[in-house]
This record gives sequence, C-alpha cells and structure tokens, in this order.
Amino acid sequence: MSSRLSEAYKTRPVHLHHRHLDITSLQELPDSHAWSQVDEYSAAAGGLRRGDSFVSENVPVIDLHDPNVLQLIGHACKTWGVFQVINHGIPTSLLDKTESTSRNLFSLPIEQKLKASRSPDGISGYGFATISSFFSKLMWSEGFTIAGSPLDHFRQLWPQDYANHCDVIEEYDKEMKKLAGRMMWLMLDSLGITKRDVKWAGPKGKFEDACSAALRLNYYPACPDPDRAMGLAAHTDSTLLTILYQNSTSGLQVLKEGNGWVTVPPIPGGLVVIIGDLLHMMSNGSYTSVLHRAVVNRSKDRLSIACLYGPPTSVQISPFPKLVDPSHPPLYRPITWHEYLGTKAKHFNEALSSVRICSPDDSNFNDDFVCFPRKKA
Ligand SMILES: O=C(O)CCC(=O)C(=O)O
Ligand SMILES: [Fe+2]
Repeated sequence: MSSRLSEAYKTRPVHLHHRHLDITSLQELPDSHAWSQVDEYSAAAGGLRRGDSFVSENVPVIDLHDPNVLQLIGHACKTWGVFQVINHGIPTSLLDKTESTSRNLFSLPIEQKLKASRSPDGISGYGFATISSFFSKLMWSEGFTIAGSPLDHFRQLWPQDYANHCDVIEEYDKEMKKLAGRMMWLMLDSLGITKRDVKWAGPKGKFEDACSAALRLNYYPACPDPDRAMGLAAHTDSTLLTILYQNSTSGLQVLKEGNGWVTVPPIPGGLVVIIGDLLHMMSNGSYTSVLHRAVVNRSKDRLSIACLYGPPTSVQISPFPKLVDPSHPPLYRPITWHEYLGTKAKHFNEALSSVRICSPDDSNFNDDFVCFPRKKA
C-alpha cells in the first residue's frame, strides 16, 4: 500500500530550493528563519497572537477503557478535532525505543543525513517539511518521512548499524497501524457507521489490511529566539487521522474557535489523535480536521513522531450516505486520496474548501443554504 502512496507523490514533485543549514548549532535566529509577522492563519482566527494562551479549556484526554469511550470520542471529534488517548495498548518501551532511534537519526552529522535526502518526487527521506514550499521563511525543524521499508535510507544513515533501527521502526509502524484501525472504528461507530457502510475496508472491516500509513519524524532543536521562529506552520493533515507521539517538551498547538491556539500538553505514555481532512469529508463536516502547528522552545529540543494514516489511494472518499439527507446535503464532492494529495500540494490550506460543494451557512437546510457553483453576480 505504501508504495502506492509513493506513486501519488511521483506525479507531483515538490522542489524545495533551500540550502540546508545545520540549525542545531546557531546562536542567533538567521533572517531566513525569522517569522516576524503573526502568521496569516492566526490573523484569520481573529488576530490572536502566539502568546495569547488565555485559554481555560483543555484538549480532551480519553481512556480507551472508559465505558463511555464512544460518546467521549464523538464529542471530542466534533468539538475539537483532536484528543489524547491513554490505555491504548502501545507499550511505553516501544515508544521509548522509537524516540531513541529518531534522536539518534537527527543527531547524525548533516552530511550523513543529506545522504538519505528525500528526492523531489519521493515521499521518503530526510528534509524540510513539504509545506515549506508555501512559505518564504524556513521552519525551525528537520523531518524524516518513512513510507514502506526504511531499509534503503537507513543503510545510508547507519552503514554498520541499520538493522536494529529498521526493526524498531517496523514494529512501531505495525503497532500504529493497528491502533489507527481501532481508532477509525471507534470514530465511525460514534457516527453510527457500520462495516457495511465502508465497502473498501472489506467484509471484516479490517482497515489495517486496506489502509496506508507513513511515519514522519519531526525534530525541533532548541531555538535562540522562539517567539520569532516557527517549528511547523499551521496546517491540517491530508489524512483520515494522524496519531502523534510527542516527547516531554510541549510545542503542539491546535486552533480552537473562540479560544485561539491551545497547547496540547505532553502526557506520559499518551498519544495525540488528530482528525484529518478525509475523515472530516466522510463525516460530512461533523468531525473537525483541526488546524495545528508546532512552536519551538528556547532551552529544550522537541521530538514528535506522526503516523499519517489514509485509505487506499484510489478509493473515492465522500460523505457517508447515512449522514446525508435533505437537511444535511453533502458538503464535499467525492475525491480519491491520490487526487486530494495533488489538490493539497497546489492549494495547501485552501484544499478542503476547493473540494467543497455546499457551505453549511445554515445547519437547517433551507433557501439560505449555499450550494456551489455559485451563480456569478
Ligand atoms: O510536531 C508536532 O507536534 C506536529 C507534527 C505535525 O503536525 C505533522 O507532522 O503533521
Ligand atoms: Fe500535522
């Protein structure tokens, strides 16, 4: 499956013409990395600035053994589009091992990391976040994406010592896919969707057999001027869902209507679940694909590991018919993940609205409901 995900990337090369700078050793923020202005998405959210964390609400933490887990998840998906899970069954020892492999990777000399660079038409390898192409300033981070086997790249990074690192990543990938499949069913169950409604998951509804996942390791070095730097700019994920491990340094923030940017605090052994654009479309807009970003820290570095989970790349994704009726018309046209990745590469944070066919201006469908294409004035 992952090789098909790589195919989707081959058709839309991302050229990042930035010189690679070893930011870990810098004592001052270079102009290339100075985001002096509040970024446009904060402005769009009512002019809230990065420091405006006057927030009283917290991102939900859900125990997967809670008897009310479905209601809790449904509520979190609707109101936040993000939540943390505990009691998820992934052993802490695996999280620790994967963190230590990731740290080992990013602490290699830059020349060594560049040997495993991502090619413009590839998905896997070392480099800047692909969303960098939408910004004139560089982000204060390094990334490494793994889709399919990490073997070839890991041989470049650790010629003597790659096998152990490969084993760790492969085990993490396998466990994350299992958890992502389980999370998918919890989220769909809470919408009243059953196995019969998701034909592409097969009669047993086994998402893990059908879905693809990529892992993205993100490293944010300590930064001499964190208020003017951006770890990872605001974006929504082009996935069904993303499961994120973050180490003990906070940095992930989500945009909550009426609250501004809310920090998702690291909790020991916890994992963050983020709703992606595709699940938002399938839920006909009822589950929020949350805008999120990573900010950086003056004295501590930070590491995160994202499992980006999506459907088979050629399956048409559209609002579930069960969730559509005359008062809830479909908000999105059908689209494959392959096509959506192309749309995202072109329109970035406008991608979702470019797939939209109806606007929920009025939740009680009536004459005010705006369906596209709008008539030209
Ligand atoms: O590092 C983080 O907390 C965010 C990472 C992220 O959003 C991503 O990899 O898509
Ligand atoms: Fe993300």
